[in-house]
Amino acid sequence: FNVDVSLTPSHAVPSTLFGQMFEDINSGDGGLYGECMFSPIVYSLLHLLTFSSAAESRISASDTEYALMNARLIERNADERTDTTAALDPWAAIGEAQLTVIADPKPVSSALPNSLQVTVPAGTSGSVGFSNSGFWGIKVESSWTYNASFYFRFPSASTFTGKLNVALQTTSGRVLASNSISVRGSQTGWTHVSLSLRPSTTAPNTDNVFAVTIEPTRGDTETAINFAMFSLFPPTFKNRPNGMRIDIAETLAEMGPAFFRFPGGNNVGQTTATRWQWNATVGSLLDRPGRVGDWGYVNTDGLGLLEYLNFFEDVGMEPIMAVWSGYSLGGTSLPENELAPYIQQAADQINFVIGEPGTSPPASLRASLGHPEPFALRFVEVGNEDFFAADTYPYRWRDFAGNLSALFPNITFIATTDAFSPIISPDPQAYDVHVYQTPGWFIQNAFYYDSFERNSTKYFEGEYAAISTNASNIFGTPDQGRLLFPDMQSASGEATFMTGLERNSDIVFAASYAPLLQHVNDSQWTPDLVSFDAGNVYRSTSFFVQKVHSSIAEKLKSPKTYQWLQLFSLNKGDEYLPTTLPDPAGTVFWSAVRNTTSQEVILKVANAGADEAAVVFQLPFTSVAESGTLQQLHGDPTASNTPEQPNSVAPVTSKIATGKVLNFTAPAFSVSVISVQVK
Ligand SMILES: [NH3+][C@H]1C[C@H](O)[C@@H](O)[C@@H]1CO
Repeated sequence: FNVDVSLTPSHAVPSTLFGQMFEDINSGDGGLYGECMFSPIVYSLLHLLTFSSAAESRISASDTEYALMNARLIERNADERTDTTAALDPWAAIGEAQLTVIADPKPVSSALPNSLQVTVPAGTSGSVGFSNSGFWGIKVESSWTYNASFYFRFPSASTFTGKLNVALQTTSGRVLASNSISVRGSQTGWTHVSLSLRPSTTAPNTDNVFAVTIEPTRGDTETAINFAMFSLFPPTFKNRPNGMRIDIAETLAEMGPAFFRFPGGNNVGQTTATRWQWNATVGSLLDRPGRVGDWGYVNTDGLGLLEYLNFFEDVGMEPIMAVWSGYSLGGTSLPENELAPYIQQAADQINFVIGEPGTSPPASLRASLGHPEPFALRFVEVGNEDFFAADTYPYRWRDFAGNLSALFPNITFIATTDAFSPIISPDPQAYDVHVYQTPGWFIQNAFYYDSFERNSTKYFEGEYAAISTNASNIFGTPDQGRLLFPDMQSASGEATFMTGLERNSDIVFAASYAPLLQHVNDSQWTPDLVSFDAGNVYRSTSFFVQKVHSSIAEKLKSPKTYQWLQLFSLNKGDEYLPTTLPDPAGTVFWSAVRNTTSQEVILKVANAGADEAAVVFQLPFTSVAESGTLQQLHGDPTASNTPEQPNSVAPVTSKIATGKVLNFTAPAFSVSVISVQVK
């Protein structure tokens, strides 16, 4: 292929072009969120969770009520409390202890009505207590200090005295770290315990548990103790309290995302009652009731709106924040005359992020939680995939976007129906387009946006991934062609599509692969950009393709990661340079951008075909350096990074001869990024 690269840029490449899409889809609790313990102790009541109408009317609560609102948000019909054994899942008895989850008559908070009741019969001998297995294991590092926290109370006064021994130990019982606290049967009110655990050694694997044993001072062992609000935190990313798991957060940051779409995706809300509600996710963990997320398990909402926003600041990316839009994936939409409280709640959600303290209760609440200055927010998405409810979106969009854009004129509101179908008003500034397809589809659609009309409308390719090799059953099972992990065929297919996103970045302002993360022990959607288990993070082929497209260097300071980024730094460029167009029917695609800061031209070549391809770039710049940097990812089409083979494909950096005529051979199934200094 002979490729002329123009000296004259066609348009600026938006700084937001490549980012991440996140929702809790086996990726929040037990994943990005640093909490090590799986303790959905409110579990089974959540199914009966109903937000009482009184709570809804409090949505526009006064300033002072905000901090308490979460605690009062949920009113449960007491007699609907049913069997709570499901909440026992991650807990196991030690010795003759008996464990039950009860609806505590004196709950630790109104948001967390259940307690783990541990009963020790008289005359027991040996160790008694309980343990928690974490999220399919717990990583125990000797260099880490863990903070273990919980509340306890004796349900009835007694003369019992003793100790609670708190430990991290292997599943075979070897104690790795321990601490203790004295307790007395007279403590019938809730007592908060916070203990440090410093492992004496690093465990050989993640088959470890958090354990609490009850040790009476005298022989008299009979007792019952209620426990609530367990938490076990290792060190977190940037040492944020209640923060993110370091290795996962660093991996996401390493990719250099410019934005982070959250809280979903489907997890924005399956039903009105269980939708994501920002105000139930802020403030003390005691006041966060949690909810049944849209992927069938409890979200504790320990990862809440403020934790997200702090994470964005720590990584240097901006939010694309969704507000619930009155539609439930269950298929029902609220009628127009019932939207007002939810539009108010959306306005409050936005004010929590950008409001000036004192001008609105949510903004004052943010200030009281330690962040008086507004966060950055330019993009708000109204709902998620509302093409499933296109018939009601016209009024829902009109009322949400109409009212919210009047309140927040500097925010770009993103619609989630198909572009211009139906026609909705106010005319959306942007649409969110999703596509899950085969690698072949992405290769054949590298020119997808070239034919879009250039008007004021922008596009957010909010979710895309090559997920199956079976065009007639994209969302099938692995034996029907579904990918468990990205491979080189899927990643190079995505890369061809991404050359089109760059070429059309005059109208495509943002794009993100989805889903971002999965816990390999509890996955519901594959493939994912990054996988992890309790001890490791696995970077996929598609992760490396996303990473070479982002410009990140200045955002990350940690030397280890930075060393990576020097090779990939500033790959996004900031001007698009038109080139001889690739053959839309071919399998080799390229794009050219120029970074006016570093005076580099960055050429990306995606070869999604089985044959290597010779590409000659004509770079008619005044002067072109004689050598440049080549970042290349290539392998067999089915080469893939998996937990079993985590590093089977990784980018290789090398020097490459460059000049005004740049000869390059793109291997089969490869993605290459060439950076060269020009004048
Ligand atoms: N069905 C996909 C579309 C939806 O928005 C996400 O929650 C799902 C996984 O990325």
